[in-house]
Amino acid sequence: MPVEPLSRTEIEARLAELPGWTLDGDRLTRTYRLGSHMAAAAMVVHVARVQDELDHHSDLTLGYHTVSLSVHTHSAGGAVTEKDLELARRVDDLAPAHGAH
Ligand SMILES: C[C@H](O)[C@H](O)[C@H]1CNC2=NC(N)=NC(=O)C2=N1
Repeated sequence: MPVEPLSRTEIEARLAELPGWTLDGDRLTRTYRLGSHMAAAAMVVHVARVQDELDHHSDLTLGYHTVSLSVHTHSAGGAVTEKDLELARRVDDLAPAHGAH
């Protein structure tokens, strides 16, 4: 399925539904904070599973009580697409179960 780059205006409008996510250059980014290192590591594994399910893989970083994502679409020349917004929404959906905010 070809994915088209979204305009900056479209991305900013859609980000209203994804509080905490920001457009940083041509990537969607968010850092979640968690209560412990192992809670953060478990969330990384969960996100990795969703990335495989969607066949869409962001940069995913385990920090000190943090999980950070940086999302764009390689096959659209590195632009932000619908697939990035879908991944962001799926990660937001699973975050509360990990105590992430
Ligand atoms: C063959 C496979 O569908 C592609 O390589 C997928 C995998 N995951 C991907 N992830 C991201 N972020 N961008 C892509 O263009 C992409 N392409």
